[in-house]
Amino acid sequence: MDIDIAVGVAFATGILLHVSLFRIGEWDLLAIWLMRAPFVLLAALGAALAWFRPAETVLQSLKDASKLDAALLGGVFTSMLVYRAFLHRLRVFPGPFAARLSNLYMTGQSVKTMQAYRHFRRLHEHYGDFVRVGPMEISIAEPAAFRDIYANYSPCEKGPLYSHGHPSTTVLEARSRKLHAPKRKPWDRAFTTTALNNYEERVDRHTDQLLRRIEEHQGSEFNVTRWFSFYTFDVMGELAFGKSFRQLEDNAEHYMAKVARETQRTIGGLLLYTAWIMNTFRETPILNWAWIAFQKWCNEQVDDRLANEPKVPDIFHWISADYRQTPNPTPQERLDLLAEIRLIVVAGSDTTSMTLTGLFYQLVQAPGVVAKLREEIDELAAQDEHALTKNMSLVKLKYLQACIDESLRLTPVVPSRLQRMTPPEGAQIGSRWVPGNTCVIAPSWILCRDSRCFARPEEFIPERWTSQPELVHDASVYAPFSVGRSSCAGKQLALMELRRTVALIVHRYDFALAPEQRIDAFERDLEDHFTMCPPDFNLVFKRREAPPARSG
Ligand code: HEM
Repeated sequence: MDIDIAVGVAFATGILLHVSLFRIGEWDLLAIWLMRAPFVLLAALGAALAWFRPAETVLQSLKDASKLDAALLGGVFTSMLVYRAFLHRLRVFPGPFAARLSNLYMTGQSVKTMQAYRHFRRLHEHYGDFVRVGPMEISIAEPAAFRDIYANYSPCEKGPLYSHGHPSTTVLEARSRKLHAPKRKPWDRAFTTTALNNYEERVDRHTDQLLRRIEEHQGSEFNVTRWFSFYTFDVMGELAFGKSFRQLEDNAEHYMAKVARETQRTIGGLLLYTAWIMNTFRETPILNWAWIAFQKWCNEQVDDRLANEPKVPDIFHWISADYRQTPNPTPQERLDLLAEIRLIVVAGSDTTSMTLTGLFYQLVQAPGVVAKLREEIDELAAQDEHALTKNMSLVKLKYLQACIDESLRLTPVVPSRLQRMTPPEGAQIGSRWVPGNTCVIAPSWILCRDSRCFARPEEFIPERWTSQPELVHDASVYAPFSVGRSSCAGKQLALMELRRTVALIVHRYDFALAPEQRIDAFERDLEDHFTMCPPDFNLVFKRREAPPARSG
């Protein structure tokens, strides 16, 4: 066959391959194979041409093979781009043209600023409540959509973003209800009231350490971002691996915290939009050396922890219960256990420290709120000197809870990327019908600052959750721990840490911005790494003149 005709046939075959195969279903997990395929094909075609055309030189055969290879790829990509741009079922949803073609559009935006949540807001201001932000993804800023996507009654399941941990799957990454339910059981056991009570002493020990650090730094700059992060990581180290990461003691970032921080940043920039990158990266020799070293370290920690069961159960105790009872665990079961242990630390640390930092950012600007909060806390402390370290007492502080809620409203820890996918038959989301197998997100950061849901939405007013309910028009969009079956498993532990830390600090110390700290730098530099990542934020603490109570 003439080579030009063969090139045409290869191009047409590419189109056919896209239309009949690649257009359907998910290919993220096969990305590494798809990337290798053109090279394998090139070698195979080159060999075949050389075999069937002995008169031609090997070089000529290779040249022709690369033309055919390129034509096939050209067919696939041309068909894909034309389809996505003009024929796709989501073509009725407005959005930037480049977003229709590839997820690389949002990846680019995200890498550029690390503040994808702000970009989503700009898109919504321009295009309206329903915006196509990727070839298969819609961002929805209509309040009624929030529960339709995330609540228990929603037919949506987690989207491809959650496959990034492949081949291991944690409870967070379990996409279908069937897979999620059994994985969630041990997590629920890990957070019953009894289990939680068992963690209280460990949380206390670290809260004491944090307060000692504040005491030592009195009158000088204290980077709350850093120290709150040390605090929450140390607590989770103790509850996951049976030993603290000792960051509060050593004033130095631990290996695990460093890896988590760097991984989250990479995830934040690149992987939130292109799920296949992480898997490809992990399966590529050399590029994956840091990941392999980290896996080895985790393996050693898990072995160590398995050999040393603490007297009082920790979170690991519950999460590893089935594994410990299995006589010969498979390599897959081991991988899954490692992933769950990492999840304990990652899900439990950055989230809580971000919330603490965000709350102090708000409080330092609101002396009236601090005075009112202090009144409530002092009153409790005056009744019972140990009350500020008892979760049972602290839960009764309504204004403290309102401050936490209001801060989480303004700075939700997961601002934009809770990705879900509509069922194959499609789903009614808010006011519109969304076609099947569409990824949908309803960014909390946007909805929680929407004037349709909250009056004076940009202001920090804890009273909206207590004495001024008229400032809340639609509370259904407020769910910082998410809702439904995949809502936060560790919410009560997070609240336990938050309540006691805030209560004790506010009770004992006055605080103000450090001289060099600009207040607007905080929000300006908040980055979206899936969870919000705060910039350094420096306060100066000073013992209160006459602390009226005796707690702690
Ligand atoms: C203020 C602190 C926290 C906030 C705001 C928060 C928020 C969230 C959110 C929004 C989700 C849903 C994620 C998704 O669907 O992709 C989630 C899930 C989860 N969180 Fe938290 N979280 C916090 C603290 C914690 C703590 C202390 C733990 C303890 C280890 C924890 C463990 C988990 C787990 C295991 C999941 C997955 C649950 C599932 O998929 O069934 N979180 N969290």
